[in-house]
Formats: sequence, structure tokens, C-alpha cells
Amino acid sequence: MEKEGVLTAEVVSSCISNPGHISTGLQHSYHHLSLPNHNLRDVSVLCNYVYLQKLELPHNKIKDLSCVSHMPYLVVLDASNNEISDFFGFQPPKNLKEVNFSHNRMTKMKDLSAYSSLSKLNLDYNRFSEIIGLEQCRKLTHLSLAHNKILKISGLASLPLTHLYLRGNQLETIEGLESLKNLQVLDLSVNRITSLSGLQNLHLLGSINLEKNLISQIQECKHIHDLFLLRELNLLGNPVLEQQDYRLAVVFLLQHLTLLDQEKVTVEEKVSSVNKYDPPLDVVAARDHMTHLVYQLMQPQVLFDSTLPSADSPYPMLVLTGPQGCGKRELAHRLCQEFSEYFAYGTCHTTRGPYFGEENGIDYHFVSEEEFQNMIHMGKFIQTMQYGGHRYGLTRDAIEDVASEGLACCVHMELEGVFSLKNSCFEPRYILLIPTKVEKYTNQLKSRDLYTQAQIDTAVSRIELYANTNRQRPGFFDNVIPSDDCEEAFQSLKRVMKEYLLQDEQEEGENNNSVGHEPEEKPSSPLSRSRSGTLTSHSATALEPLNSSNRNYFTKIHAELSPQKSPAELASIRRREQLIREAIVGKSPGVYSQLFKSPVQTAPSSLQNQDSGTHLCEDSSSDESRASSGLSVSSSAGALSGLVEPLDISVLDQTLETSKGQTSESPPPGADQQTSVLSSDRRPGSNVKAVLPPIPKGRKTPAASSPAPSPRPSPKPAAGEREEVEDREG
Ligand SMILES: Nc1ncnc2c1ncn2[C@@H]1O[C@H](COP(=O)(O)OP(=O)(O)OP(=O)(O)O)[C@@H](O)[C@H]1O
Repeated sequence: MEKEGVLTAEVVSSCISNPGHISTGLQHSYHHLSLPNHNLRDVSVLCNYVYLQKLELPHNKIKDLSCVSHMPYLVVLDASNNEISDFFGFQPPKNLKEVNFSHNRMTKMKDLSAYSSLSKLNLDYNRFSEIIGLEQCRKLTHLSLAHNKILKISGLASLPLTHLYLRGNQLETIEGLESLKNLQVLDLSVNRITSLSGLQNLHLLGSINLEKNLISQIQECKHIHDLFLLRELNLLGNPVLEQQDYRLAVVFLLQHLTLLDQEKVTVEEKVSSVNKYDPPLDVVAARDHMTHLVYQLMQPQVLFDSTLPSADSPYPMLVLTGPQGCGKRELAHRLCQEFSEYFAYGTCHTTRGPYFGEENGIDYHFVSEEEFQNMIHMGKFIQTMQYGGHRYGLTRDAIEDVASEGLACCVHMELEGVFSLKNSCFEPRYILLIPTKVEKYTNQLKSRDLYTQAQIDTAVSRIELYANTNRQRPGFFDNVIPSDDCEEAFQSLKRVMKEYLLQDEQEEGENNNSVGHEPEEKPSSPLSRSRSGTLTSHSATALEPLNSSNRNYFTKIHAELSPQKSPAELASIRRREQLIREAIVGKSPGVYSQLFKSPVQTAPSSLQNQDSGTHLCEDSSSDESRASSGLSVSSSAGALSGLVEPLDISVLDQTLETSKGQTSESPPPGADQQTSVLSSDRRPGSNVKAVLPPIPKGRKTPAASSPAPSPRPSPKPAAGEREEVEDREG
């Protein structure tokens, strides 16, 4: 072996591998020499090996590499883990491509213009404090300067680098990389970097390692948000990891990531992050519905007889929807005037202040943010939404006020409200009023002198949202009416209403028959059937068209067949149908009556079995629960419009305990008896009569004494219905 670290020709001969041809007359024409871990200090004998193409001398004690000057064909040089302090201290081999000088004692880089073939250069674990001299290395794609003392990235402009490793330096900012358009892998770990600014234009970046830096804000990810090829990001060991919901937020901001902090980004995480930070309308609506439903359940239970839905006949409602200022509010008011025997305006609540001329209680109930919040917590709302920084909500009371007059409720709302309402037990007709002439609509909004340009832009941009929803969800809206001309829109609306109310036929009938046409002879309608014997006074308020091909039926079938339905929605529909079927045949007490069982016992099960759309998990293994996994009570309630306080589910038990005190501790007289009497009642929940609120005056005895609430004709209830009325009052 070599003596005292001096490499000899014998050793070289024994260690040479991959011998090539011995060129004519030349003894030492070998391609590849590898001598790792030989304690070598002196390798000057290599001056004779002029044809070497690959030289590997790692883990020795070499200080001088000048022999390389005699190797013009050298392509790969590995002199890592030696004691070299002279940076490239040899004449440049013309084709030198790969050099590894890691773990040496180099302190200063020098001009490498003469080494222009270099493509990979490893200078890790040296003592460089500055990057210089690489400007002419036009083929350099891999540069590694990890664990040096570099304070600032410089001298790399316009290099074709694809891989850059600067781990373990003293960098504080990411700069000097702007022109590295080919960069794919960047390692800046173990530095003192606080911001990701400086990476925004590196569009080929696929992997960034920023482990152990000083990044503290999730917002920093915005700098790399547009890097569509970015798949791997490592932020381990940065203060930002302590931020709440850090991982979900980053997954949301960088939706192309497959690996975050060395952990695979799962599909579930991607879905949850979108549901959390940019939820689709369905998700927002499901959360909204769930929030209000849960808050309702937390209250001492009150079921309103007049709006209680039944299996075959939901309470009739009309919803006018469309973008802000399209005229739907005026149309709703006009409609209620024109058809005052059928409709009354359902007044929503809002936290915005009244415009000039608006009246509290008529246009809206104007309430403070605090009052609105309280109302949410009191379970008052059926749906809420946030629009333009204000809150809007439809209360059950608003509908009930109208229903107690024996009228159908007409409301207006934005699309989010419609989505939310679709999850509820109500089944309104939805009429979309949509501007088709954008310029005219914009001018209309401008002329109101109420909105900023940004508000106008938002309203205009939402036309597309409505149009898309109409396109993508056939049957979502029952009618679509252009709103460009208010008068024309009203005439169209009137026609639609007459069709719903069967007035055309009625008018025809009146023309053909004698004046005293009896209301009982009109086609039956949801409201001509008495649920509690209370609504018979307005049989003509049929919102159902005549026959089985009616629009509502069509809409439902269509919607149910619609491929867009999620597994959660489908399961929810099936569950509702099942509950209704069971209730009808008297098999089970039905979903509503479950609310009146012992509260503590029923709370979880009523949550689990509660109507639909709530998306509460039933079985963690089911498709449905998986689909709605992002919708757990605590998270979704908290996420609602970003404003509803997170719901502390533990409160539920307490509140229900309270309601238990009010319901089960002092059961209404004869409740048991009534339950058994009514157990085969068709309407779900009818066996809970004992806790129903008093039936509004004028509706208790429809066929008898109380004066009818409106001049409308009031047919007598059918025999079965009369029995039910008697039962209830008996
Ligand atoms: N409960 C609700 N749910 C969802 N959207 C609602 C609700 N109540 C009102 N909105 C809608 O919120 C939007 C803003 O209402 P606001 O009354 O402030 O608007 P506006 O400028 O008067 O326009 P518009 O004439 O359409 O009412 C309107 O499109 C309105 O229909």
C-alpha cells in the first residue's frame, strides 16, 4: 500500500477499474480511477494518467490536486472529504462536467470562466461566504453550497440551474433567484429566512425545502401560490407550524401540493381545506342549515302547526331570487299586493341600516349584529347569509306570521339563501329573476345611488353564478324570468302565479259557469287539505299545478335524478323518504316527534337522524359520513360565513336538560293517551300534540265559529281531516 499517504503506481494499477483501450504506445490510458479512504496525502503520481476520465479520491487527506492539470480528458472529479483549500487549483480539463469538493477547507470562490463545461458542482461543507465566479458556467444545472457561510444569494443570475442547494447557510432573505427560470428543486433549509418573497416567478419549481427557517405567517405562501408545478414543500421547524389550522390553510393555498412537511397531502385534506376556506354553495348551505337546526334543537321545542311540513304537502312558500338590485324586492311587494289573498311578504332580518324610505318591519327587521347573533343562538333562523358585510336571515317567525294568516309566504333572497332553504323542510317555489342586459342592470344599480363601484361589480359578477346554477342544475329554479324591465317581469310573474294558483282555469270556469261557483269544486291543493283543520279557509291558495305532471313533481324528480347530487344528499333524501314512509304507516313516531322524547337520550340520536341536509354523520364508515366529514358540528358551525361562533356541543346537553325540565318533567295532561290516539296519524310528529303551541285564533275551528282571516272562500275540511281537528282539540 502507499507509504505515508503517497500514492504509488502499483496502487493505482490495483485500484483502476473500468480499463479502457490502451491507446497506441501509451501505457497509462485508463478511464476510471477510484481510491476512496486510502489516507492519501500525495497523489502527484496521477500526473502520468493523462487519459483518466473519472477520478474519485474521497475521504483522503489530499491538499494538492494540481495533478489534475495533466488530465485533459477528465469529466468527473470527486475530491470530497479531503483537506483542499485551493479552489480549483489546477488547469481546466476541457470537458470537466462534475466536480465534488464537498467537505474541504475552501474559503473563497474564484472565476470559473475556464470551466465552462461544468454542469454539477458540489461545494457543501466548506467555508465560502460569497458566491462568485460562476457567471460563465453556462451549463451549470446543479449547484450545491450547503453548510457554508453564505449571507446572501448572488452571482447566479441567468445560470441554467435546475437544482440549487443552500441548506445550512446564513441567508435571511430569498433574493437573487429571480432570473433562475429553470429552477426545479430549491433547498434553503436551515437558514434565517422569514419570507417567501422572491420565489414568485420561478414557475418550474416543483420542490422547495424551507425546513428550519423563521417563517411565521401562513400568508407567506401567497408568494408561491402561482407556482403550478410545486408539489413538495417543507416548512417543518418554522414558527408558522404553530398557527391554527396551518396545514389545512397551506393545503388550501397551494392546491397542487402532494407532499407537505414530508407527509403526503391526502384527498380528504384537500376537500376539507376547500370546504373550510372556499366552500361551495352547497357546503355553505349545509352548514348554515345545520347550524340553525342544531340551535333550534337546543331550544325548548316549539313546533308550529301552521308551517309544519307533512309527507304530502309542505307549507307553500314563494322565493324570488336573483342578484342584488335586480328588482326582486319590489316585485315581491307588488306580488303580495296583487295577490293579497294568497301571499304576504315574509320580512327578513338584517344587520344593515335602513336605506332612505325603508321601514322597519316592512322591508326588513333592522337589528344590530348582537341581536342577530342572539337570534341565531336562540334558534330563530331557518337560514342566514352574509352579503356585502351585512347579515340577512329568514326567521321561522316571519314565515309563521304569514302562515297564521292563512297565507303563503313570499320572500326574496340571494342564491346562498336558496341553497340553504333547499336543505330545510320547506319546499318553496323558486323563481329566478335574472338581468340579461348587463349594461342596463349596471345603470339601474348606479341610478340607485346606494352602491359603490365594487358593490356594483360584485352584483354584476353574480349574474354568472345564477346563470351557471340554472344551467348546471336543471329544475333548481321553478321559473326563470328576465328582470331587465320591471313591468314586463311583473307581468311574467303574474302569469306564473296565475298558473300556480290555477286562476286561469278558475277564470275560464267563471266565464263558462254561473257566478256562484263553489270553491269546494276547485281542484284539490296542498292547502285545501287541512293539516290541523286550520288552513281550509284558503283552498284556492294552491301552489301546485293540476296534475301529476306538475312542475313541482317534475322538479323533484329531475333534481333527484340530477347527477350532481352528492352521496350525502342522496342518502339524506333516502333517509327523509324513509322517515316519511314510516311515519305514514305509523311504524315509527317520525322525525319530528323524536324531538320530544327524553331530551338527553334523544339529543344525539335526533342529531343523527335529523332531517337531511344537516349532513351530520351517521356512520363513520358510510359514504355519506365520509362525504360530509368536513361538516362536523363544531367545525362547520364555527365556519358558517366566518361569523357564527363555533358551536360548543357540550352546551347541547345542558340546554336540552333545561328543555327536559320544561317538557318531560311536567308532561301535558293526557299526553300518553294522546300519543296512542294519534300514533297512526299520517303526519310525522303528530303524536307530539301535547307540546304544540296554541293554534292561532281564527284557525282553531275552521268550519265553525271563528271568522275567516281573509275573505277567501273556505271549503270544509275532508272527513278524515275533521276527525284530526277534533282529535286535536278534543
Ligand atoms: N334572508 C336572506 N337570505 C339571503 N339573501 C337575502 C336575505 N334577505 C335578503 N337577501 C338578499 O340580500 C341582498 C342584499 O339585500 P339588500 O336589501 O341590502 O339589497 P338591496 O340593495 O336593497 O337590493 P334588493 O333590491 O335586491 O333587495 C339582496 O339580494 C336580498 O335579496
